[in-house]
Amino acid sequence: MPEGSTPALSPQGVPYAELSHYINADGQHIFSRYWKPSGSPRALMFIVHGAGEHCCRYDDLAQILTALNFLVFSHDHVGHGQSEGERMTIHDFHIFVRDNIQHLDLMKKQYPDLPIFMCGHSMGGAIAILTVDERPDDFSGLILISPLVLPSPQSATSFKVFAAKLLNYVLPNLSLGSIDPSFVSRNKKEIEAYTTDPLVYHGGMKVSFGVQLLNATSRVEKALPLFKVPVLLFHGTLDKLCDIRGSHVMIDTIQSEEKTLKVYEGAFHALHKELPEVTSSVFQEIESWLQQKLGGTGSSNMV
Ligand SMILES: O=C1CC[C@@H](CCC(=O)N2CCC(COc3ccc(F)cc3Cl)CC2)N1
Repeated sequence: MPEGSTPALSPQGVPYAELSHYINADGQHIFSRYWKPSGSPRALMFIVHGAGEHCCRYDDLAQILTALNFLVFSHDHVGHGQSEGERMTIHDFHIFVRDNIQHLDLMKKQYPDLPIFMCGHSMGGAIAILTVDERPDDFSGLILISPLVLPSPQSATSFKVFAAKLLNYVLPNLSLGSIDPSFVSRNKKEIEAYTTDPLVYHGGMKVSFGVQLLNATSRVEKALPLFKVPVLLFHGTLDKLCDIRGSHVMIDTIQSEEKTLKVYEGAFHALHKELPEVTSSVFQEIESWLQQKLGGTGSSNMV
């Protein structure tokens, strides 16, 4: 180490020299993750996580995709997980999109000939929609698991929305309350995993963060009428964190020729971490949709 400089450490105290990462436009270390198939990859999948969580929560989905010979990549958004930045704090939602595009360009340079898909969950769905909106020609398809398109009246109550807009000028760091783990899933094991995960932020959502989420939903609504990329959408009817109405608005508004919405009766928010029958169905739907997009079975024994 050069004299006098201390190594950059992750929020958990790990030197970034030991972690895969990239440096974003603000000079912050962004923890990145890669799941590589055994054979040579036939496509890339960019996973985009939601508010307060982190990309290592997508290990199960990534395993399914590497078995299809996808190279899966993701990162922890600034202020999340093992990336730098004050926890769940952002002064402009576009920073998440900007960092996404930087990672996308890094991967395009390394794998210039592979088709690229994106999969976003919740707030990550809004980031994914806005990323594809900026780079429509870079993506062969978009998968959205209960995306944030419209604020949910249960979690973004009209009081919270009103308070967020008003208080943002006087008390931006005031807490709007934290995400209720029982809203995330009906699967008790998954609720436990979420609640005990040290890389998940369990603190309250700041007013200023809530305002950025509202900005995101209005940017998403403006982007939908011009959206042309194939979309596979999933939403649970009892989702209290992101209103299913947002997915109905999306599927009715986008111009994509190929667009599918799968509704799961009674399911909560994180469909990829829901009751086994829901999550296995979601993974099967994703697999067959991707196989159909890429043509052929693509399993590792194909020559
Ligand atoms: O597996 C997992 C674990 C975590 C979860 C993802 C969580 C996520 O990303 N959410 C859910 C909460 C939602 C709150 O929305 C608002 C709140 C106040 C406000 F003023 C305006 C809005 Cl819009 C934003 C999107 N999935």
